[in-house]
Amino acid sequence: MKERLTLYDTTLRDGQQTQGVQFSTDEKCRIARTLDALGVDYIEGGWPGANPTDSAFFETAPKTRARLTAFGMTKRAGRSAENDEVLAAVLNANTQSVCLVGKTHDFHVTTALGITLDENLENIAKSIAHVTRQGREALFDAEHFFDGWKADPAYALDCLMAAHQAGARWIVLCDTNGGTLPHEIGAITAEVIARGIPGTQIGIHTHDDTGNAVAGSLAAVDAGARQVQGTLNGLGERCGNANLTTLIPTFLLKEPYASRFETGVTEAALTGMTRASRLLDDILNRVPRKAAAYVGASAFAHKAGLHASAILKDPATYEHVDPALVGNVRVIPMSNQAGQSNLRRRLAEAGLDVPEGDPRLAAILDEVKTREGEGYSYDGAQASFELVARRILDRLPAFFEVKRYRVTVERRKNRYDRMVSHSEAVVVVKVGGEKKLSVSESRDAEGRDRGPVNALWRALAKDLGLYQPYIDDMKLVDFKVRITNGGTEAVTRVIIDSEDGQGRRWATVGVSPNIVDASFEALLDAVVWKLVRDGAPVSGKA
Ligand SMILES: CC(=O)SCCNC(=O)CCNC(=O)[C@H](O)C(C)(C)COP(=O)(O)OP(=O)(O)OC[C@H]1O[C@@H](n2cnc3c(N)ncnc32)[C@H](O)[C@@H]1OP(=O)(O)O
Ligand SMILES: CC(=O)C(=O)O
Repeated sequence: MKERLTLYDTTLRDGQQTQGVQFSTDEKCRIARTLDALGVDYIEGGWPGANPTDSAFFETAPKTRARLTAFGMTKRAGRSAENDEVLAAVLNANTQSVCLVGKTHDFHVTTALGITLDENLENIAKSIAHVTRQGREALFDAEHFFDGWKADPAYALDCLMAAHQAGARWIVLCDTNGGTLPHEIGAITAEVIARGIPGTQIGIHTHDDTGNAVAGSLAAVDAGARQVQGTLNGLGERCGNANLTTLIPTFLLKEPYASRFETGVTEAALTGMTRASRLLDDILNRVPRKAAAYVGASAFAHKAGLHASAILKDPATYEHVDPALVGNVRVIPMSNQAGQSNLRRRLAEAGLDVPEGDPRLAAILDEVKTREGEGYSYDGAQASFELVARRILDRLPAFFEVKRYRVTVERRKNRYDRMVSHSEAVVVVKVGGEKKLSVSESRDAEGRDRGPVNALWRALAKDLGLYQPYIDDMKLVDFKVRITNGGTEAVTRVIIDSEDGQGRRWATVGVSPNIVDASFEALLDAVVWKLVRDGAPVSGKA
C-alpha cells in the first residue's frame, strides 16, 4: 500500500513574490485551472486583503478539485484574533483551508516583531485556534524554522507545538532564507517527528538560494514529511521555491518515491507537465529555460553524434526517462558535433528521406561543419539547418529573390523638441516575375521606434505578392545577438525565433560582420522556412 504525498502549490502566492512578477486576476485563474488539471492537492491563491488582485482572485477563483487556500499571517500582539483586521480579511475569502505564517526563530520574534517570545507563542496558538473554530482547515507555515532550530531548538519546537495543539492540520517547516543544506533539512525534520509531530502532518517549504530547494524537499520527504510545497518552474521570492515541475515527475518516475508514494497527479496528467510549464512562461512573457529538468526544450536534446547514434538504436541509452511521460519531445539537433545518424533523423523529421550512404549526407554534414566554423550555430536554429539541407538536396524552391535592401536610422527632434530615433527600411524583391518595392518605418503601438531590424522585417513582410497570405500570421518573438568568431574574424551571429498562428515556433540564424546583414539573413530564412512548411507554390519566375 502506497503512502500519500500531498502536493501544495504556492505559485500564485510565493511565486508572485518573484521580482518582476505580477499576475492579473485572469492569469491567476488560468494558472489555477492548469494546476488543478495537473492534480496538485492545494492551490495557495494569495493573500486576501493584501492587494486588490489577490482579493479579486478569491472572489472569482475557478471551482477546483484542489483545495483553494488563503494565505496570511498570525495575529499581531496586543489584540485578539477576532479583532485583527489582517486576519479577518484572510478569513473573509471563505476558503476551506487557511495557511498562516508565523515566526519560529527567536531572533525574528524579538527583532522583526519586537515582541516577547511568549507573546509570539500566544499569537500562533490563538490565530490557529481562531481559524479552526470557524470550521476551516488550518496550516501553519513555520517561518525561518531551520534557522530558528539551529539557534534555539526548544523555542522553535514550542512554536510548532503551539500550532499543532491549537489544531493545525499541517505544520510546514520553512527554510525561508534558503540557506539550509539538504542533510540539515533531513536531520532536523527527523528530529521534529521524533519529538511528537507525526510526519503525516509535516510539510516542507524550501527556497533555492543554494540551488538545493528540490534536494532539500526530497531530504524532508526521506525523513518523513508528507506534504511538499513548491511552485511551477520554481518561481518564488529571490532565487525561487522548490520547483514542482521537477519534483512531481521525480515523485512519479523515480525510486524510491514512485514505489513508495502516490500523489494526486496521475500518469495521464503528468503528460501535461511540459505544457503547464510553458503556459506559465507564456503568461510571464519569459523565454522557457531550455535546460529545465524534464520539461526544458534541451532536456531530451541529443547533440553529440555518439549520443544520437545510440539513441536511434535505443533511447534508453542516453535518456533517464521517456520524454513523452512528461509531455516533452526528443530532439536530435544538427551541429558540428553531429554524425550521419543525427542527420538522417533530423531530415526525416523535416519530411526529407535520404537513404543511408547517400553521398549528399556527407555533403550536408560538411556544409554544416564549415558554416559552424564561420560562426553559424545550427543546434539552436534548426529551421536554418533544414534550409541548408534542402539546398544541397535540391529541394529548396526559389520562391522569390531579394534584389536589394536598405535601412536607415536617424536621430531627430520631434514636435515636443525631444530627440527621438526613426528607423526606415526599403526592401526590393522580385516575386512572380514582378519587382516589388516596400518601404516601412518601425513604430510600435505607442509610436516608439523599434529599431532597424524591426523596420527591415516590416518592409520584407509588407508585400510578398502571392506569398503574403502565408506570412501574415508570422511574428518575431525573440531576437538574440552574439559577437562570435567566424574563422579568425569577429562576426555577429543573430538568432531569430518566429511564431505563427498555428502555434509553431522556429529559429533561424544569420552571420555577418554586419549586424543588419546577419539579421536580414535570419529573417529571410524564417520566411522561406514558413513557405516551405506551408507548401507554398513556386511562382516559376522569381
Ligand atoms: C516568508 C514569506 O514569504 S511570508 C509572505 C510575505 N508576503 C508579503 O509580505 C506580501 C503581502 N504583504 C503585504 O501586502 C503587507 O506586508 C501587509 C498588507 C500584509 C501588511 O502591511 P503593513 O501593515 O503595511 O505592514 P508592513 O508590511 O510594513 O510590515 C509587516 C508588519 O507585520 C508584522 N508581522 C510580520 N510577520 C508577522 C507574523 N507572522 N505575525 C504577526 N505579525 C507579523 C511586522 O512586525 C510588521 O508590523 P509593524 O509594522 O508593526 O512592525
Ligand atoms: C512562508 C514562506 O513563504 C517562507 O517562509 O518562505
